[in-house]
Amino acid sequence: MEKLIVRQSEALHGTVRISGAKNAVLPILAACLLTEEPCTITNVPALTDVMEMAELLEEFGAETSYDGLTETMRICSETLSNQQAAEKNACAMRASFLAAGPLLTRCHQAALPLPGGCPIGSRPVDLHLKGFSIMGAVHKLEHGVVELSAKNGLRGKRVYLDFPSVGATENIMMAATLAKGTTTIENAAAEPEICDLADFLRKMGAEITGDGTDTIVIQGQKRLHGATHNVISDRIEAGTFMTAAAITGGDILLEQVRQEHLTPVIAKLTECNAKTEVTSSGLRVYRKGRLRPIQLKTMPYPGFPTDMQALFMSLAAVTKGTSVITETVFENRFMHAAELQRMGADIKIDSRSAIIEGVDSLTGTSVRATDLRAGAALILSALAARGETEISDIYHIERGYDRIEEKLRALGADIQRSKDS
Ligand SMILES: CC(=O)N[C@H]1[C@@H](OP(=O)(O)OP(=O)(O)OC[C@H]2O[C@@H](n3ccc(=O)[nH]c3=O)[C@H](O)[C@@H]2O)O[C@H](CO)[C@@H](O)[C@@H]1O
Ligand SMILES: C=C(OP(=O)(O)O)C(=O)O
Repeated sequence: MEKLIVRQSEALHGTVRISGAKNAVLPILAACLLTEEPCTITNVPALTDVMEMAELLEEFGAETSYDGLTETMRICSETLSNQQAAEKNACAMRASFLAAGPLLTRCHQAALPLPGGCPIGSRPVDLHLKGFSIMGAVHKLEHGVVELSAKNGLRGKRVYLDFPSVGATENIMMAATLAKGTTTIENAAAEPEICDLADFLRKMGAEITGDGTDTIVIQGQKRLHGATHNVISDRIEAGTFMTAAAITGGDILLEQVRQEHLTPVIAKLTECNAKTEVTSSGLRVYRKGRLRPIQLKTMPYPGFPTDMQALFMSLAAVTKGTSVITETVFENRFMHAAELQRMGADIKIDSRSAIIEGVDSLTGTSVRATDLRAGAALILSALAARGETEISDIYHIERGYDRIEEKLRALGADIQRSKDS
């Protein structure tokens, strides 16, 4: 098993190009199942989740090809000979379940294992299923596989989500594009990745309004056609490098970022005493003075993203004073706290809140990436910790960061990959 070896590093300096967003490209790839015509997606990051998603589409009969140099994926779902996913790819990632909506609406049936993804809570799919059932589908769960069918196709309806779930909004929105009539999703998620998916669907001929608000209206079409789309940049990868600049007292220019997607992250970094500046070539993030403690609560967009929570805990761990971080989106997303404690962090978990007393410095040791963002948080802590940190289970990190060591090394970080002896 490969590991990352990270040593305390000088302040990071330089320029980094932010890749396409994992959480945008995965639903967009699933949406390619909605048409028999070819689609071309650009700014596709080379992530294991992306490759698993391509394999999943191939299981259904789609043809895919990826050119790493141009970061372009081509998908043609002309014939979908199979609507049943095997366990391997589906269980590896959460986004596998996003194939359900497209398959159900186009082929009137789908069978998908309950999805995997980051182990950060129970992560049910009841809201996805509630939407499909209101639209006329029936489902049963057998041997861990959700079997869905809608013999006469789906019908547009009003679907109220009890929580603005990102995945449920995406799945129902895709299903609605080929349903008969109008679907209205109420209490919908408003994340930028939902808008990017809606933009792609509109290019395919879908009629969608209201994405980016809590009410999305979709007018079903008889068919969709092929389209070309450039994926938005990854706001969580951007936030990770911004936090890296803050924790090391560095000065980084981020290229290809959408600053408007980073409002909560910029606000909290500013409260921590990091500075951000929009320049003609990108977003500059730097810190000169001491870090200040933070109070933050994760919320659906435009609130502070849960995917940035672990990274801010790393920052708080070395910030003098008391910080409080409250996680409201996932019920079990503090597993990184135990790993940070191994590095000397002073963190107490009280139900959904973490109370962090900043220490003067952390010390390197062997730690485990318990999930994707936990792994990235450990890298940042290791950059600021005395000595050497060995991070295992880095496959989690590879699910969502494209060449993270290469990008960090170019900024001056001391980070290497090693094989376990
Ligand atoms: C591939 C992808 O885009 N992943 C993102 C997506 O995950 P994902 O789409 O899984 O997240 P959701 O917004 O659906 O989940 C939010 C909350 O709703 C709950 N829930 C969700 C669906 C459901 O049917 N029933 C239910 O109870 C979840 O358990 C969780 O507590 O949004 C999350 C919240 O911004 C991010 O952390 C993930 O990075
Ligand atoms: C939780 C995440 O991903 P997933 O939903 O794919 O597990 C994440 O990107 O931080």
